[in-house]
Amino acid sequence: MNRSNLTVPPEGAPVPAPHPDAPVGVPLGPHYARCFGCGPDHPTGLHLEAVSEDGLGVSATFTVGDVHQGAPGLAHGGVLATAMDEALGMVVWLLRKPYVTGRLETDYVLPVPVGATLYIRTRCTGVVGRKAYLEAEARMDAVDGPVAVRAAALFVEVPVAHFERHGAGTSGGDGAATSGGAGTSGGGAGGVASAADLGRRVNP
Ligand SMILES: CCCCCCCCCC(=O)SCCNC(=O)CCNC(=O)[C@H](O)C(C)(C)COP(=O)(O)OP(=O)(O)OC[C@H]1O[C@@H](n2cnc3c(N)ncnc32)[C@H](O)[C@@H]1OP(=O)(O)O
Repeated sequence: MNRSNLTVPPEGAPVPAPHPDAPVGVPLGPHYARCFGCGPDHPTGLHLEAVSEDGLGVSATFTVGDVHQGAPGLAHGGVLATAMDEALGMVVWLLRKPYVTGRLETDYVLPVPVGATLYIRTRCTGVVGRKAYLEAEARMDAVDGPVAVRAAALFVEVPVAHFERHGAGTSGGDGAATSGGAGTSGGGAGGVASAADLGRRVNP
C-alpha cells in the first residue's frame, strides 16, 4: 500500500495505552443511532457492527447491500471508504476524546460484490499532539479472507464545541439517537444523542 507521510506517524510516536474506561472484548454498539456508518435507525446505512479487541483495536463487519452499489452488483468505492472511516472512528472513540477525520487514504484491492461481508480490523499506530494516526484492513467474507480494502487515516482531536458549533440542532431532535447507545447494548463505547451528550461522554 502506498501511504503518504501524512498518515504515517513520525518515528518514535507513542501508541497510547488503552483508556481505563475503554471496553475490551465486547460489542461497541452504535455511537449514534442515525449514524450512516453504524446507526441501526438509518434505513440505508452500513449498519457496521464492531467489537473492541483490546481497548485500542477494533474488529468490525459490514455486509454490502443493494443500496450500496456503484457498478451493478458491486459496492461503491465511496461506500467502502465510509466503512473504513467508520471503523477507524471507532478506534479514536475508544480514546475517549473527540476526533474527526482529517485525511483518509484508501486502497481498493479487490472488487466487492453485493452480499459480501467485509471483516475490518483497525488500530491506532501513534498519537502526536492532536493528531492520531490509524490504519485499517478489510478482508472479504472471512477474518482470514483476501484483503479487499486497505486504509490509513489521520484523525484530528477537536474540542466538543466543534460538534456544538457545526452540528447543533441536527442531531437527535426526534430522540432517534437514544435507542442505540452502546451503553444499552453490551457495555460498549456509549451512544450519544447530541453534542452535549458527547461533552459528557468525554468529560464525565
Ligand atoms: C459523535 C462522535 C463522532 C464520531 C464520528 C465517527 C464518524 C467517522 C469520522 C468522520 O467521518 S468525522 C467527519 C469528517 N471530518 C470532518 O468533518 C472534519 C472537517 N475538518 C475540520 O474540521 C478541520 O479541518 C480539522 C479539525 C480536521 C483541522 O482543523 P483545525 O483548525 O482544528 O486544525 P489545524 O488545521 O490547525 O490542524 C491541526 C494539525 O492537523 C494537521 N491536519 C489537519 N488537517 C489535515 C489533513 N487533512 N491532512 C493532513 N494533516 C492535517 C495540521 O497540519 C496540523 O498539524 P500540526 O499540528 O503538525 O501543525
